[in-house]
Amino acid sequence: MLVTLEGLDGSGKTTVWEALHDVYPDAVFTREPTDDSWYGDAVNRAIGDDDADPLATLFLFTADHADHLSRVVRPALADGDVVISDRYSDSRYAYQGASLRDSDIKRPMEYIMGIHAAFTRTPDKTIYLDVDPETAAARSGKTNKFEQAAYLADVRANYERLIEAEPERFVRVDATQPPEDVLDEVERALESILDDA
Ligand SMILES: Nc1ncnc2c1ncn2[C@@H]1O[C@H](COP(=O)(O)OP(=O)(O)OP(=O)(O)O)[C@@H](O)[C@H]1O
Ligand SMILES: Cc1cn([C@H]2C[C@H](O)[C@@H](COP(=O)(O)O)O2)c(=O)[nH]c1=O
Repeated sequence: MLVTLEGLDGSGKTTVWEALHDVYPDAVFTREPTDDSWYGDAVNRAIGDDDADPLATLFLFTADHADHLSRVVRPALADGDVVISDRYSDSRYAYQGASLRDSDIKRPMEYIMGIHAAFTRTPDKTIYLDVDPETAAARSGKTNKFEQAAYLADVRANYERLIEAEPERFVRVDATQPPEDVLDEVERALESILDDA
């Protein structure tokens, strides 16, 4: 079972993901961008470079995803583990879909989904921590080019399109609630996801 946490920067994914370690000690906790590979290092260089080419950045994130899948996600799923990933392919569809909005690529989100279709493993469930772009930017501290409210508004619109296309995969959680309430709601959602599995 592959469960992913998605949402804007500052929506509280990492806070929730860390708290879940105690609740599900046997699960495999992982994240994108990865923090234990040179692919992840390359992605982090692109995130920190305001002049990085958006298309090149897409392919760096996608390379990191390919490595993450073959090295971590697929082996864990083959062992029957529950995998909980802080960000995954939907982040690419939503963020790089927004970054490439004014590029030569006509329908960037569909293009990115097309690239992934041949090799990715779609999550079984995705918990979407929903927060408005202004709160997201303020919480994240606006430390990189992705953490700006106007950009995050486009990213949020892309997440909404993804949810509309696959409503059965997504569980929306109001992430403007206090952290303990967000965590309670995520825990209840996960319990029901795992019970139904
Ligand atoms: N529900 C909440 N209410 C208020 N503040 C929160 C809430 N959840 C997290 N925060 C705070 O917001 C900041 C960002 O949280 P966190 O790192 O968990 O978000 P994130 O979604 O993982 O962000 P990013 O994608 O940028 O890594 C932290 O300072 C955290 O303490
Ligand atoms: C996986 C992924 C991430 N991003 C962006 C989102 C954030 O601004 C940064 C780093 O993520 P973190 O959760 O704050 O560590 O990268 C992206 O644009 N595309 C992706 O596929």
